[in-house]
Amino acid sequence: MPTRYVESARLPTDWGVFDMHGFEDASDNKEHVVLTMGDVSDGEPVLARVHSECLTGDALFSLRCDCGNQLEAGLKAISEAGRGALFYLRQEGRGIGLLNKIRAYKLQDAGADTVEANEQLGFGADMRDYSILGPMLEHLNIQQVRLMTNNPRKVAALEAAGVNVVERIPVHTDHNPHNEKYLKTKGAKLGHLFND
Ligand SMILES: Nc1nc2c(ncn2[C@@H]2O[C@H](COP(=O)(O)OP(=O)(O)OP(=O)(O)O)[C@@H](O)[C@H]2O)c(=O)[nH]1
Ligand SMILES: [Zn+2]
Repeated sequence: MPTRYVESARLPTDWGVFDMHGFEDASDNKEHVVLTMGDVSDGEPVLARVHSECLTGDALFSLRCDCGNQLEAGLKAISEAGRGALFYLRQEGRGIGLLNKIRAYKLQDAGADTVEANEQLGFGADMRDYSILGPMLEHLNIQQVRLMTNNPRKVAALEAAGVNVVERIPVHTDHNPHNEKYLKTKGAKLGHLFND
């Protein structure tokens, strides 16, 4: 199997102490982590978020997207529930990588939307592969989830991995003048479901 569980350790955060579990995908040498809190292996539905890496939004305070807010909200919700799992997948730029995301941002600065920019670079609109989730879920013995997402493809990916998605919990998005077009394109072209 190309996915290998490597090690776990404590990760204290502003929202409490998580257990961090590291995995390696030998097919592309990517390193992924899951942060869990409480006992997630008891078969009961687990409050979960599958988060796609966004260096600019998660770590560099970018207002072009809503990733940083969603990462924080996910960890906060899990800590309030006292139990849950956040999968941090290294799928930067919806799978095209950081440098190609910068190329896409340059095209967006010139007027393209997020999907058109990907296509102009020769990529599909969303190149993310969720197959890594299967072995991670199996290792943690997670069988049922309450999934925090607006993206129906993530629900389908978990179901394809053999997990029962008992509920989809919409995630709130923070609007600002810089991410308005990005959010609109997600709803209009990428199938995200928005309540707000
Ligand atoms: N190619 C590309 N990727 C982007 C862009 N903006 C954000 N991303 C990436 O998009 C991913 C986040 O995906 P989103 O489509 O915003 O949201 P989601 O994860 O599908 O859905 P939620 O679970 O509802 O948050 C991260 O990997 C970001 O790096 C962009 O303009 N172009
Ligand atoms: Zn982002």
